[in-house]
Amino acid sequence: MKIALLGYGKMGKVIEKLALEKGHSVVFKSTIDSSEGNFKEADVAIEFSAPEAAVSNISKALEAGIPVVSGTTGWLARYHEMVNLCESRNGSFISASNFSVGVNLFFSINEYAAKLMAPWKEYDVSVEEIHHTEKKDAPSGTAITMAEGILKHSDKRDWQLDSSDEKSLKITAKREEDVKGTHTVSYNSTIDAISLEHVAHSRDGFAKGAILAAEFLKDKKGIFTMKDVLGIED
Ligand SMILES: NC(=O)C1=CN([C@@H]2O[C@H](COP(=O)(O)OP(=O)(O)OC[C@H]3O[C@@H](n4cnc5c(N)ncnc54)[C@H](OP(=O)(O)O)[C@@H]3O)[C@@H](O)[C@H]2O)C=CC1
Ligand SMILES: O=C(O)C1=N[C@H](C(=O)O)C[C@H](O)C1
Repeated sequence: MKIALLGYGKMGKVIEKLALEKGHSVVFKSTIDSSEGNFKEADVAIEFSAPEAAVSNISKALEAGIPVVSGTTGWLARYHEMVNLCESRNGSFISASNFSVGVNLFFSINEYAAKLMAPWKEYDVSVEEIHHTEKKDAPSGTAITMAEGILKHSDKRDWQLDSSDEKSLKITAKREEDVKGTHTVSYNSTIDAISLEHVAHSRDGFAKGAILAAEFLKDKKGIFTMKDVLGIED
């Protein structure tokens, strides 16, 4: 598989290493103000850049007829624009807040727990995420996906960052040196507490999942999710 890397920072570099180990090649890579290689030659584009760059990167690939796997977070208010563009071009697109297998299993565990806890009103639910200090967006895309999973089964009205409003699901975002990504959902009562946590030890899980998604998407048309890639039922 010939890969274009749109964004060649921390994630782009890990994806390149693991993709080459798997026998794929990288035919194009771009950063803020540089690019090298031949974009049109790519079978698939893997996009990990920045909130302000995602729409332009994804559009460029869809307009060139290249399937796109996008992991960038913090731009999803414009997700539907990219879905419309993909459909109008009969293209292929997967966006996910987190590509690791473990987190995608954790998303299902999170929803199951939320459903189980729903009748037990003495427990108050909250979400915490911790990431490295270079992260641009808060809360993390993964924390938002977790919050959306909880809201399907909860009386809470919405999620809010650092909210003290009881009607909102509180997300706390912490920034600490070199943390790859830790997500915790907590159910607290006056009597006890239940916590579910996913800890990423490295970026390899995100990169491996993005490569799996690219292999899945390469010869398909349409809009898919990581659940489609991993065969996880809703
Ligand atoms: N879905 C998932 O599983 C995961 C998602 N992410 C998300 O992926 C994104 C990238 O993460 P990460 O690799 O750690 O970030 P980095 O900052 O390390 O790398 C970002 C890359 O994008 C480029 N870039 C930044 N701004 C622009 C711009 N305006 N136009 C074009 N290119 C730009 C940077 O260029 P330059 O090198 O010149 O600075 C760099 O090459 C983030 O949104 C992060 O939240 C991260 C991990 C997992
Ligand atoms: O910026 C990161 O590093 C990460 N971003 C993603 C997110 O916002 O959820 C995924 C992962 O947690 C790492």
